Amino acid sequence: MISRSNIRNIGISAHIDAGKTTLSERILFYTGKIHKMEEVGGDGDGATMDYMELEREKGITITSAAITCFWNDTQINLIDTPGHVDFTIEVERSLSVLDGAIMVLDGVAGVQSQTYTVDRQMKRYRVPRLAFINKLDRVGANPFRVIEALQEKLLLNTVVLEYPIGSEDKFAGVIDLIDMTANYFEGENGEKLVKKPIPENLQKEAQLAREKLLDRISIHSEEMMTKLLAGEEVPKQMIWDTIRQGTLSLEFTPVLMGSAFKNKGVQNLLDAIALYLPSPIERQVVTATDVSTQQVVQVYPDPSAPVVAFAFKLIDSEFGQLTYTRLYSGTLKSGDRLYNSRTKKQVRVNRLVRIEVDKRQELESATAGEIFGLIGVECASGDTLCSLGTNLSLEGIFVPEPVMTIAITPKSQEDIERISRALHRFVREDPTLHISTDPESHKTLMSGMGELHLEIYLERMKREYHAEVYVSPPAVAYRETIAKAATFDYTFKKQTGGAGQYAHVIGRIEPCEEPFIFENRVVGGAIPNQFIPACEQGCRDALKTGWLKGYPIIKVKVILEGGSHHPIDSSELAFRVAARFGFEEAFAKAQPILLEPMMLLEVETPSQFLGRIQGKLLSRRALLLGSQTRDNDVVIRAEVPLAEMFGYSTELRSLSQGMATFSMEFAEYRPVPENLINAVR
Ligand SMILES: Nc1nc2c(ncn2[C@@H]2O[C@H](COP(=O)(O)OP(=O)(O)OP(=O)(O)O)[C@@H](O)[C@H]2O)c(=O)[nH]1
Repeated sequence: MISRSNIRNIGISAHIDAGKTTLSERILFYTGKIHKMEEVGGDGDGATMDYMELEREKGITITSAAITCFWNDTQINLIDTPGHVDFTIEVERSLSVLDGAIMVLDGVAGVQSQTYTVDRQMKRYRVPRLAFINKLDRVGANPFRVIEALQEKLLLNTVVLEYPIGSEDKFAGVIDLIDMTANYFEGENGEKLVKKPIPENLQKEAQLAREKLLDRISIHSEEMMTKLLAGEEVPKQMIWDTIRQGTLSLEFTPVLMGSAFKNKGVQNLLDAIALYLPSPIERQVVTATDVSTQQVVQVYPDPSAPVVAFAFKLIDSEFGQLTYTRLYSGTLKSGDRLYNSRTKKQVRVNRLVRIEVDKRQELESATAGEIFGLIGVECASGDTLCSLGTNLSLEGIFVPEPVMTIAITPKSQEDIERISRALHRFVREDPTLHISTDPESHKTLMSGMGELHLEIYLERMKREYHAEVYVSPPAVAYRETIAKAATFDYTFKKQTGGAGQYAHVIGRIEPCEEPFIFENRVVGGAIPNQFIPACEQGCRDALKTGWLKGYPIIKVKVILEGGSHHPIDSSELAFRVAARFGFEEAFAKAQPILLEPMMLLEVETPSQFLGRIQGKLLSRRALLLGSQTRDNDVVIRAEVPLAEMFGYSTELRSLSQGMATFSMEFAEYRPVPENLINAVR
């Protein structure tokens, strides 16, 4: 039984391709959980963490999986987190359940766009972290430059624990600056960590690096400072403790280095995870809302308190839904009943499992701080499960609004049911995916965090549910209106055998700001009062289809001024028809114009991309409203036609190396420029 102070719930985050998957794989290998290593994108079965077929093919990690492994007497619950901008909800989710993290950096590229995003997220969730500078075997790798970037670009107080031995293809290992040994990684897969004396030619550098390290951390330990000033030896334990304290309080970011691919430096990172990252007990207190009283309560990792558990990830398994869960408080046993504060339903916990790479270990119970899987429990990700008699909801994770929408239609009758099953599942897994129905085209709309995000779901629909769909950009909701006032004078007359139909309406239409206004100015009973509502209805009928392209009409005021009726032949129906044709007659003369939805766009970007982004916005017919500096970023505000925004997330990503983000909301309707009207379908 592992003591809770020896549990580490950690995540690995990085820019795409920095080597998270390779590093996770090595961690699992050295902790003895798998016996063969697979390379990402290789000919084998693909890396173990990338368990979805799709991920293997694309070579990127889309979905995070929690895996438990053991390093000496430490239990590490490792969560592989995705790096792509489109999937940040996965990162957000993992960060909210983690106690510590490893930020992986490419030893050549250093701090990259996604590193900023990850950095912001870690700061937001106040996650203590280690930095691992990977790929030191690559041509051009330079850990010192990366450390500088961590300090200057991310403003991190780095505490460098190692010094590289050799570089690029001569990279041979690392010097441990705490025990002052040269560490080499021998054996077929680097599994044998061999400590040797520091090579002659590196002794001076290593000594300087150690002094720098002690100098940096001693600011936080008076005891160490005294020893250093007295020229005394600083004990290892004191160095570890000081680094640990500074890491937990987010003052330090310990830096380690190596090459996951060449099997170098990973064991030292495992040691550092155990030494410096927090256990669940040391995590800052979590807050939850009592749904009944709306009061905020604090949740402590106390095994004897009521259960508070957070479902942070669902996947389908052969035994039913597998829910990755973090227990924040209490002790959970199989057979327990819990309350889901969102659905307001009770659930029974039948099976608790610990997820390891090649097996699921059945658990009798779990204690506050643990991460495990629940099998067959009905819930959605983001749900809080708590003891009966309590009604808590853990602080919602930050869920960004979707920014891109596509319309889908089933290819065949059979696909309808499959699509519906697939969407039902996806929406429960991913709160950033929204499904709605276009009220005009009745097509199903899928909204998400970007084109790639939506593409992944289309792929999954095809592979996992065999559902085939046609995809089209959503019809932009155009509208029609008028530019000037015009009059109507319309008589509807029908004489067929029996009772005839007669209605005569006179009036005008004019532009207005409201969607629709109907004003009755008929005097003297020219049109009897009982027929006035029918006249209004007739105008509303006419609003449904415009004259130019058949889009709905808005911003028109109708003034009914007069007309005439027939004592026998006039009816509601006759006036309704007359008003409709009267409206259409006037509309044709009132210089109809086509309106398009304009969006208020906010782009947040590091300042170096400002010019490019603004330039491209102008080619999307944007009206730039201004820009403003926020921390190191610039926020551009602009008004853009929705019709021009298709593909924008992809464009913005490539313009800014993935560093810029945007949000967009509806502003108002504005006329479509004359020269573009013909292009509107
Ligand atoms: N030379 C070298 N290549 C590495 C190293 N670590 C990883 N790679 C390679 O870099 C590529 C990306 O590695 P991954 O482990 O898939 O990176 P990732 O960060 O998980 O990527 P995503 O999941 O797509 O974000 C692969 O081709 C790896 O073989 C390293 O230490 N040295």
